[in-house]
Amino acid sequence: MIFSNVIGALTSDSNTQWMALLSLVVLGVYFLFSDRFSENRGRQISLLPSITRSQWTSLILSLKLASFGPRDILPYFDNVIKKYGSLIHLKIIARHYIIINDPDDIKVLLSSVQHITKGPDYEMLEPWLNKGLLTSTDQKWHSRRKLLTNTFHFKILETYVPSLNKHSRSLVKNLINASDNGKSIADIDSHVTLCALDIVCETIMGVNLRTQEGKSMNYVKAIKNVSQILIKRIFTFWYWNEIVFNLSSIGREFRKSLKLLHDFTENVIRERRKILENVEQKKVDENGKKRIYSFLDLLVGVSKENPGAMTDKDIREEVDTFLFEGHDTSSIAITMAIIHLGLDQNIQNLVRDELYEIFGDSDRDATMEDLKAMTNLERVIKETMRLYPSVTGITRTLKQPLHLDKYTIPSKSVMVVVPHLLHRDKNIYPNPEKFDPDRFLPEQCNGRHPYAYIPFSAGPRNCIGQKFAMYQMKTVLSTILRYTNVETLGTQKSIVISTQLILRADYLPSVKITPITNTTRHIIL
Ligand code: HEM
Repeated sequence: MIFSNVIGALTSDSNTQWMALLSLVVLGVYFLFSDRFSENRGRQISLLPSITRSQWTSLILSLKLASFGPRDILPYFDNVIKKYGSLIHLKIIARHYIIINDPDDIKVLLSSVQHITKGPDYEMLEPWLNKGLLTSTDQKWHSRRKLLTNTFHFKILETYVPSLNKHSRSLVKNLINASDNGKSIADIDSHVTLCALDIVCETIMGVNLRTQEGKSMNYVKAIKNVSQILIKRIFTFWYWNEIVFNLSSIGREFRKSLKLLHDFTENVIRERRKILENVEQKKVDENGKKRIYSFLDLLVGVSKENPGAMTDKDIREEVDTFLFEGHDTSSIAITMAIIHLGLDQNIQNLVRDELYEIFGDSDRDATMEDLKAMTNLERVIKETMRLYPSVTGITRTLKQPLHLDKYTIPSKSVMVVVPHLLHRDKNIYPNPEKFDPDRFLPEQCNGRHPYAYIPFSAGPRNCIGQKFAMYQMKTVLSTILRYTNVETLGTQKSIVISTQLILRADYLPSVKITPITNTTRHIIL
């Protein structure tokens, strides 16, 4: 079965067949002899619990993973962890991967300031994101992180709140229109994605692209395409080879979508430059204090003052990175929260009661203070991200050995943390499949390991946009619940997820959106 899938994949694209076979031979030779070059490393690896003890089992696993579709990956590793425990080694061709699922081990890795280099899978993102904040390492990462951290300062986030409200209202209006005559909505995720894209474009990029009005659909499609192809490439070892990948049909498809993505970002940068050309960028604010710039304004400002320090390519890599990370991750979380709110009317009512306490009958926009006061909603969001962490896997390549409690992992190994598996560990979260926001009541969080919940990762390479994301998710969800009742026409079990770089929903039950009486008129654009 595995072999026939592999042969099928190879022969489906005749142009690349011979390149793939050649590459397989080269990889095979490397695979057989690679470990003999470093005995010490080999010895340390041999002490680890492993599912690929022999070259043969490693080859079988490499072929098996290559035959996987995006839906097979998480269940497979879920079984592996359940069967073999919280640290497991596997070798794919010549790479040694170590999956860790114990919060103590995860803490050692993620809190380290040394182990900040991402795994080899991130190299495959480089044709798209180049060496932006997500993919870069060492000095470049340090200086970029320092430069960009301030652009998520709470003073900047506060200026985004009107825009969060505006686009959330547009989403509600679109959902109500889509539910005209009691119709249910089968593609709630598409609506949410466009809203999240509008938000990130207008806030951190300063450009209103009006994707919710039907523009830029090609960008959204291209992102999905590229993420699907990238996950296929990551798990299919012969596509690791640049030449084989570039010659393959998925490689060609990838380049086509990539062009679209880069054209889109270049347009965003051009639009913002145009706006900034006519405005003087003041260095101090009205109180005479050093002004904090928003994301794209800062990058454009630095490039104007010192073109050598920030080239057009540098700007584009960050804009590509933040556009992708900034909308796709939060839209899956918002979507899953809507689905679960619609599955449990009691939880939904608890959140709505809280919103009523905050807003009463008022139609006013949410303020930063309001958003902070939405603690019931925050628990719903946290529980959603426990069950459906948008980033399913976090990897690091070790440049030095990593000393865990029981084992020393040799350098060059690739460490893998899978929040999706960690968050479903029944020893940490009893009855893990149950959606229960009370798990995040303060008394229930007390005593839980701080690295047992890592939807935004943790340590120096944690998510730079997590506060932004929380405000964004709260504004969107609270606006939906203030004006509509949500009913999910299905069950939690019917949800089908897959991993395609980030978590995606392959199947979602439909959602029925009913305006709450007399409030439709309030949805004002
Ligand atoms: C629910 C929403 C979000 C989730 C769950 C999330 C999750 C994560 C995770 C797990 C990482 C670490 C990835 C890794 O180590 O491979 C990360 C990094 C990152 N995120 Fe987010 N993210 C979200 C929203 C955002 C937003 C809104 C932005 C920007 C506006 C953003 C920008 C970034 C960037 C640039 C990085 C790389 C940071 C670095 O390496 O220094 N994310 N995010």
